Amino acid sequence: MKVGCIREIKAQEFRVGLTPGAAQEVIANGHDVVIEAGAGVGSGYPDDDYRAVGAQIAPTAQAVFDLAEMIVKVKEPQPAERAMLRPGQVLFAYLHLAPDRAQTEDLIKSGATCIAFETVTDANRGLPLLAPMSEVAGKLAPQMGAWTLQKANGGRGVLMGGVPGVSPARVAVIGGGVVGTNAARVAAGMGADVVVLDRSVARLRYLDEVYAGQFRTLYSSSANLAEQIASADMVIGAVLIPGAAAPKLVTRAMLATMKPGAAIVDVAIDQGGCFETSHATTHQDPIFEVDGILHYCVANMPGAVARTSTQALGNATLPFVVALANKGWRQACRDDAHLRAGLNVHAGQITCPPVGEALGLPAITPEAALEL
Ligand SMILES: NC(=O)C1=CN([C@@H]2O[C@H](COP(=O)(O)OP(=O)(O)OC[C@H]3O[C@@H](n4cnc5c(N)ncnc54)[C@H](O)[C@@H]3O)[C@@H](O)[C@H]2O)C=CC1
Ligand SMILES: CC(=O)C(=O)O
Ligand SMILES: [Mg+2]
Repeated sequence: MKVGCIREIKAQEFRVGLTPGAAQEVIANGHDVVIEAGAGVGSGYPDDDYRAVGAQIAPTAQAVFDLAEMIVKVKEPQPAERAMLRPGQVLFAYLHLAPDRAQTEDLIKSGATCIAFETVTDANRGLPLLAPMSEVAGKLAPQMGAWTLQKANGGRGVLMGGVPGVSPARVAVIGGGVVGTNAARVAAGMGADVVVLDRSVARLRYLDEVYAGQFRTLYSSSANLAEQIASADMVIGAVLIPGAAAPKLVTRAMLATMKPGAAIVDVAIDQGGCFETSHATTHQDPIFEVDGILHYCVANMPGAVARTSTQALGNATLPFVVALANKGWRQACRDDAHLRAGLNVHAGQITCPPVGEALGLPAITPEAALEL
């Protein structure tokens, strides 16, 4: 198979879908790899590193789309990229379709087979292609929140760890999964007073067993949530219902109960965000204010640490890229129910029921897609 990888064009996105090491393994499996010129530069991989392992360098994204049977990239395809997809082509990337009707409609129209990293599953009920970026975004969240809290950025002017004689910042993390756990660990490490809220008692039990003494856990009832929001200097949004739009847990009215200048870091923004007042921002212009509360809502946080993120994402995606190249998407998805869960759009149909439900559009199951 000819596997292609293009340069990311989303604002300030420096990750790349295939490292030279990944390209080398794909080639070793008997395939051809074509990389857009400059695709790896933002992550520290010049074109020569790809040439050295036998990959072809193409001058433009269009050339890669024309040559490749499968496109591997990082972020959801932008409108110009969607226009280059063709029927029968495979796209393997983050898609986050539930909050993104325009992209979903374009992918339906394209006739391509679109497999989303974020809905691929594993045997432990985890999301193995989301987890590495959730680890990165979780670790970044308190860092970005601490910056947002600084007075010059409009924040409350509170230092995460406090100083002797002055209380530390209070941080509430909503959702104790991969993002939330990493965020809580880092915020606690910075000296903040941290509480993690989740709907899963089993998850809270696990967190309590492992992290007792570092941060507290609290069941995410409406009453507990309201109380924590009102007393927090920083609130980190880290909930997920796989494939679906994030539930809006914090309404605009609740902002009025918060401390003026408090910071919200809505990591769940790529699924639409869990604060009613959130909208996606970019690394170039990351924060905005609503009713005196600062919002940081960057939808591609890991792009800020592109080299770490590219390597971490590549480690997780490579076995799936090789399986898709070796077997073709249909057989690879037949053989592996976890990869099959990644099928989001095929041959003009939504193939991930939570996406259809979120957008009010018809959807078929991934199993049915295999028969089309
Ligand atoms: N902005 C960015 O750059 C990035 C965003 N993300 C996003 O962060 C979000 C979280 O991802 P992960 O931590 O990997 O997911 P996860 O599945 O590991 O954790 C989500 C947690 O939310 C909990 N939850 C669900 N409903 C809840 C509610 N009503 N109240 C409290 N907790 C609730 C679940 O029980 C689960 O523990 C996702 O939307 C993901 O796409 C991930 C990486 C980068
Ligand atoms: C998961 C995601 O949206 C990202 O890594 O950008
Ligand atoms: Mg996005």
